[in-house]
Parts: sequence; C-alpha cells; structure tokens
Amino acid sequence: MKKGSETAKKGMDQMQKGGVIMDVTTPEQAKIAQEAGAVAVMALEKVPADIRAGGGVARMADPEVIKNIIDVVTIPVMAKARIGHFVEARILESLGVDYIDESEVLTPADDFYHIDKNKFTVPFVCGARNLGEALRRIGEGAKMMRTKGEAGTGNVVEAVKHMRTVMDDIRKVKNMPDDELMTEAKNLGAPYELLKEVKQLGRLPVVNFAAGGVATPADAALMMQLGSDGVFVGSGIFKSGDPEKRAKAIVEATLNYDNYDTLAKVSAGLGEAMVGINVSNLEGNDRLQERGW
Ligand SMILES: O=C(CO)[C@H](O)[C@H](O)COP(=O)(O)O
Repeated sequence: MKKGSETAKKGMDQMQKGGVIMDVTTPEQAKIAQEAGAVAVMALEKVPADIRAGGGVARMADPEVIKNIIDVVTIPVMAKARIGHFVEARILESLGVDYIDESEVLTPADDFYHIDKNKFTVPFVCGARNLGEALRRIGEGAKMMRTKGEAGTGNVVEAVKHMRTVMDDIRKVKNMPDDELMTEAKNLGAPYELLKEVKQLGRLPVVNFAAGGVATPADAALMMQLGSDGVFVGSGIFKSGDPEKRAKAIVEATLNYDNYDTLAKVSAGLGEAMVGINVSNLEGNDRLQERGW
C-alpha cells in the first residue's frame, strides 16, 4: 500500500478502532502506554491538565523527545501541531510521526484558517463539537476525527455533550429527504458532498474517537456506548495515582464497554483519580474547545 495514499491514510485509523490512544510526554510514559495496550500514543510537551496549570503558549513538542518516543515503541506515534501551524506539521511529518493532531489543546497559530491537510502525506486527526465542524475538517483532509470535550479537566461532561451532538446531527441527516440536504449543508457550514456521504453511510466517513476529560474506565465505556469508535486519554492517566494500573483498566473498559462485570472489576482499586475541574467555571481562553471553528 502506497504511503500517503487515501487507503493507507484511512486504513490506519480503522486499525485503531475500539482502542485507546494515550497522551504521553516522555519515552517512559510511552512504554507504559504500550504495555497497557494502547493502540497508539500521542506525543506532546505537557498533558492538557499541566498546559492549563502552566499557562503561556503551548506549542509542538521538542522533536528530540518525539524521536525518542518513536524509538522506544512499536505502536503508531501521533503528535500535536497548533491549529493553522503548517510548518510545525511539516516538521512532524519529517520526523516520521504516523499521525498529526491539529489540536485545540495547543495555542492556535491562526485564528481563521486550519491547515490544508490534503497537501500532506501523513494523515491528520482533528477535533470537533458537532457535525458541521467535523465535516469542515474532513473537507480539509482530516482522516480521523475526535470529539473535543474539554481537555485537561478530568470532567467527561463536555465529551458527552459533543458526542451526543455529533450522533444526533448524523441521525437527523440520515432521516432527511434528499431535497433538504443543500439547505442543511448551508446551515451546518458543511461541504454538501460530504453531507451526502454521511446520509448514505449513516455515520461519519472517517472514525470518530472521544476525547477531553475521560478519566476513568467508566468514562471510557460511557463514550463507547454513546457511539464513539475509541477514546483518547491524556491527563486522566498520567495525573492519577497509579498510571500503569489505570491505563490498563481504561483499555479493558474500552474493549468491554457493555460488560458490567468486567467494568466493575477493572474499576476497583485504581487509587486516586485525577482531581477534576468544574467546566461551568471555565471562561474565555480556558475553554479550549472554542479554539478552531
Ligand atoms: O487532543 C487530545 C487527544 O490527544 C487531548 O490531548 C485529549 O483530549 C486529552 O484530554 P484529557 O487530558 O482531558 O484526557
């Protein structure tokens, strides 16, 4: 299969379906993630909870750290670039990462334009809060989506809201007469051809993972039951009392999301969960989900 071909780009996300992708900041954390059964790791400088706490401008991680992470794991390595920062994305591509996340968790480099992802060989994942936003990113070339949630809060409420919104939007389009589609495309700000595809498929044309605030095995199972194809977990693992144990438990819970005996078993004795934040107290710049459009 030719590197960078449409099939290769879409194929990788299919392999990750039903799995957990873990944010990691060091090679040691990457090894823990792989050992726990993560289907991929996401390299970044700080997990979102630490980005919130630290303030300032959050950028692409140090290429040396990314290379070291690539060297120690055999699972795919993803890395984050700032929204609109096509040079950071080109650097990540040249490092040989398997996927780029054009992420609202980092400080946006461009308030108006996202990266033209169709121009790249490496596939991209992007965040969205609703169907229109997801289809705009797919129109730009994203090969995988994730609902945004509110990263770094340890609070699943926004992840739930965004997954329910995307799924509701899809159900509405699926049941819509063809002659209403163009108006719906205008209302959503979504490319018409992609909306037609959603109607035919009854789902997004790429896989859609849940992200932002998943902190427990039950959270991961909840997102799967709401229709997610897999989950991203960042702060919830490495800001908890026992990352190894929690990482394994979240992988098990994602795989067995409707088996309550397994969920009860893997949820027990995990030690301290990350301290969460009440999302309704967040304002302005602290609401990472509002970055991008
Ligand atoms: O964009 C992301 C996917 O890697 C975020 O890092 C992810 O949403 C993690 O958020 P959290 O720290 O709340 O789990």
